Amino acid sequence: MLTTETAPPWVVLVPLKPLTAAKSRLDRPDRGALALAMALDTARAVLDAGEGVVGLVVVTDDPRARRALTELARDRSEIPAGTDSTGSGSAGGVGGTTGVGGMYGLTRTGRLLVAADEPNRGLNPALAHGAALARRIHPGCAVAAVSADLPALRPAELRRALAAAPPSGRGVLADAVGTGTVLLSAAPGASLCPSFGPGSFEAHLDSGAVDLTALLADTVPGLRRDVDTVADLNTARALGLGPATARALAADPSPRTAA
Ligand SMILES: Nc1nc2c(ncn2[C@@H]2O[C@H](COP(=O)(O)OP(=O)(O)OP(=O)(O)O)[C@@H](O)[C@H]2O)c(=O)[nH]1
Ligand SMILES: C=C(OP(=O)(O)O)C(=O)O
Repeated sequence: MLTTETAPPWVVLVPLKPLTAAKSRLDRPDRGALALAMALDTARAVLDAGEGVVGLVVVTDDPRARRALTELARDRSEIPAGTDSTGSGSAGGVGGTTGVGGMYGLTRTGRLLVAADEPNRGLNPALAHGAALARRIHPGCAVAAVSADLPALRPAELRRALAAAPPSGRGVLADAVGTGTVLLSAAPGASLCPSFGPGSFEAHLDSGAVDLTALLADTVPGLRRDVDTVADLNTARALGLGPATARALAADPSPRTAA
């Protein structure tokens, strides 16, 4: 169990491609809408994971995703007084699109920070940027990167995984297939060193991350079920989808092939 007495404060990092490019392996015409819905459900689960999670940093250049995530955070009352900085105001050190300390492209709504994709050189640099922002805003925090395609993630699963992460260095959790990474953690003071991409689980092990997979095994099925294909989506549906993805599928339920 993640407790504030023993656990470090966590900031969870979620990278998200522009929606027009996202989920290219998901053979459905509504893949962009589903990519957004899955990102919203992932974000919701992170924000619901409890007070041990002091921040959620989504790194994305997609304006629609930025708006929808901000709306989600607002709907959930993620707005302690003075911390909604979607405009030009300051937010506990970070504000609007011209943040304090030279940080640009930031939108903060309570615990949610949406950051522009810098340096715009792909997933791993985006995550390194998110980790640097997290450490700047929450000095001494632990960070954990998860993918934006976890529509069946439950808050309790994330809490369990964070509680299992090593207190120093890095930890890695394999996806359901066993070759990809669904969570990479870095304890306070440890660098995230993300190597996401094909074969990332082994790459993270090779670079010294501790394997959390056996420890967590089948206790975190939603966390391990990232959705790339229609088959993955059906598996996630069987586990139980978050509300945004369930709504998106209800709007267009048939797994049709893109025209
Ligand atoms: N910010 C950011 N996120 C990225 C980038 N590339 C991938 N991601 C995100 O990283 C996670 C895993 O990405 P991928 O598997 O490469 O892409 P995907 O859109 O999920 O699926 P495919 O298009 O089928 O590869 C998803 O949450 C993506 O949105 C990038 O260049 N910048
Ligand atoms: C990027 C990764 O996952 P996927 O391609 O399955 O989204 C990964 O596991 O490192």
